[in-house]
Amino acid sequence: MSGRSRHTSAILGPELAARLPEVKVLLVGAGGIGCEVLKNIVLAGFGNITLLDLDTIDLSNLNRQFLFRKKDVKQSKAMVAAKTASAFNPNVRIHPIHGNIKEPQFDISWFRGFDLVLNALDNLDARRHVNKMCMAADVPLMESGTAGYLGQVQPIVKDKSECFDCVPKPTPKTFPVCTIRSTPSQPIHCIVWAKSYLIPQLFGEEEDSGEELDEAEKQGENAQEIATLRKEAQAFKKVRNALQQSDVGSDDAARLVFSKVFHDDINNLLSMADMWRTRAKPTPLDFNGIKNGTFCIAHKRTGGALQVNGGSSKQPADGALVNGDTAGGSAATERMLDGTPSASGLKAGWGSAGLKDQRALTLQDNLGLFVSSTNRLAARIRNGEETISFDKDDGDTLDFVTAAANLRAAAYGIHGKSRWEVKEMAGNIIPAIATTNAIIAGLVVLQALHLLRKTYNKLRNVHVQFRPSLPLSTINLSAPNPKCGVCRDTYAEVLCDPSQVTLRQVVEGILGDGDGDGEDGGTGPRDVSVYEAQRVLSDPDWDDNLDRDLEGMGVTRGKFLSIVDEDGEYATIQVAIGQLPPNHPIDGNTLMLPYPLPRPPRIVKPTETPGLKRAAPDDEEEDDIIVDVPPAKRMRTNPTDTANTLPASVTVPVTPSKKRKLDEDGILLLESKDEVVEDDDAVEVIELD
Ligand SMILES: Nc1ncnc2c1ncn2[C@@H]1O[C@H](COP(=O)(O)OP(=O)(O)OP(=O)(O)O)[C@@H](O)[C@H]1O
Ligand SMILES: [Zn+2]
Repeated sequence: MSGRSRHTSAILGPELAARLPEVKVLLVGAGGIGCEVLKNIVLAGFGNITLLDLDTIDLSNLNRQFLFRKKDVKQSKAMVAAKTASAFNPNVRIHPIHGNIKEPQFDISWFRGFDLVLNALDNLDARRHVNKMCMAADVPLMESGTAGYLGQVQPIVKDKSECFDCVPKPTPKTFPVCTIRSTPSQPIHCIVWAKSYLIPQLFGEEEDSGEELDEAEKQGENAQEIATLRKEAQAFKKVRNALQQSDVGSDDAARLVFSKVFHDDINNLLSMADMWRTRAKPTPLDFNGIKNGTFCIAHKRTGGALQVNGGSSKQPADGALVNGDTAGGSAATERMLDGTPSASGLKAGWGSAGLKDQRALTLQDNLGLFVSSTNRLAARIRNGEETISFDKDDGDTLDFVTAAANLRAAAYGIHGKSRWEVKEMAGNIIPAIATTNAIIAGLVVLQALHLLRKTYNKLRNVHVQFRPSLPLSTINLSAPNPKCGVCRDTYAEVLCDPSQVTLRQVVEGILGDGDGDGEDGGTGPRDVSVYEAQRVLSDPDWDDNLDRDLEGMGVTRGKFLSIVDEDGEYATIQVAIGQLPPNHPIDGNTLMLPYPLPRPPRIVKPTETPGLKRAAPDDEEEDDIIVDVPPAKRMRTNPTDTANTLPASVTVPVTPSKKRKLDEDGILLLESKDEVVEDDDAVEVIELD
């Protein structure tokens, strides 16, 4: 035995130590936790590691993702991490993959090729995907996450423990749509508006909302509201065009955007007198006035006139601090809203390049930043970037959101935020702590060793907590939740050519034609509904799609068909679509069914609300609970509508994909607290008005 493995062998025991070089492990994510886990498993002697990450290295990763150096910035995380860590132990093979774990080629057959999967991800969507794939492929999964000083490791073994989806995840903060669109009262409302509304409108996917509005009009929606939406859509089209055509070096397009959103739109809102009966009116902003320092905001809320720009001679009487920490009455010096550094500004690092992100920005600063970032984003679009969405690590979008949010805040008499604070709030960032990642990564490997030894009774959910007297807590694994829509389903895989196989062939093939008692498996024909993710493809009263081919309906490799028993007698069958083997004869069968056919367990008929069927599996739309603020569940507008849309009742003039984007960003905009939200017991509606 080499000196290198002598200690590990003594600790692990010769049998496990001898197995480790052959264990096939998949590590998903090469970020904060991933780098630590990779180092641990390489040094422990895991010999066959596949490392997958979709991202490239960012400068901001270097403080904790220690396998990367400055020269590696912009390179693939998986590739660089594999290269660096390979040098730690010559006996390991690391196969890096630069890709998204949700890509179709990483299908069930691919997952089955691993003995163990380790998640080191940062978002709920990917975590839920890997969880489902591991349940389908019956591969043990070690789930982990950190948030600042907190962290957790969750071993997941099919049928033996809860899966990641057995316990519903907390849903995000939601803001009523009117708060975001018309009546913000906190900086976060302005940040959400800039990030989730303004950026998509200006730089997101261009959509023709005309048809949608025509349709809404036909359906008898409020004509005045539709006219307003139409006007708004046209106005945005105009500024988008201007952005696409603006000359290099000209500020005209930025000025147009500014006039629309900070002047005209606010004037429009002011014309709705009812809205301002009980709340302070916003003030339309004046581009030139801010630029030359003569602009003044009169705040109804505070009664005083607020000199927002134009020197320190006129101190505001009260109220709004355009930027800075507080708007407290005693902080008079902080209300220097012109270009002069205030006392707190100096404290916050004015003039110090290192802390420039943390300094308070004046209205003039924000205007400058707004113009320059709008110009930079417009130039990117002109240079061929199709769409731009907010990314906290994309400086142009961060500048834009900072400036736009602060300008809006100023118009509404709300104090602004520094670029640093906006990054934290808009990116839902909880600062990563390298030590927490390291502790969690160590625990991941310790738990993984129990899994490999199959000493399941030793597996524990472990939490790192902020309690010096008890920094680690362990909890025994719980049994799977019998109602879990992921791990309690029965999984099967069909190999097929989706362009040649119909939905009927798959469904009837999987159910089989026996009575379910034979050794061929199956349950025999029965009434079922079929879903792909959120979409209903057929039900007992609607068979239009049954004779369509799978490809035509977008059901291709890597997707699942959920076959749900109408009578609730059997568990749901999840049929994974795989590809025919490479050596499959050209004239061979285009559909290969599993043998024996799946036989889902009989279940006690659930006592559900009459008329409401089992919800379609909801596997797409959420984000991380630990690290990110998770996006909201989709609202139910019409129980039969499973299309990927938000309800027509949301008055934001956003078309489906933009609405989806709002979903993904973790915020569901509700018009009122009475809005019905799917799975509403899990949704906390925070009323801000
Ligand atoms: N669907 C996915 N497929 C593959 N890798 C993913 C997927 N989703 C997230 N990841 C990767 O998981 C890793 C998570 O690491 P971490 O939480 O440290 O995030 P980060 O992006 O590196 O850092 P931060 O978000 O703090 O700037 C990232 O490297 C990210 O690229
Ligand atoms: Zn489960």
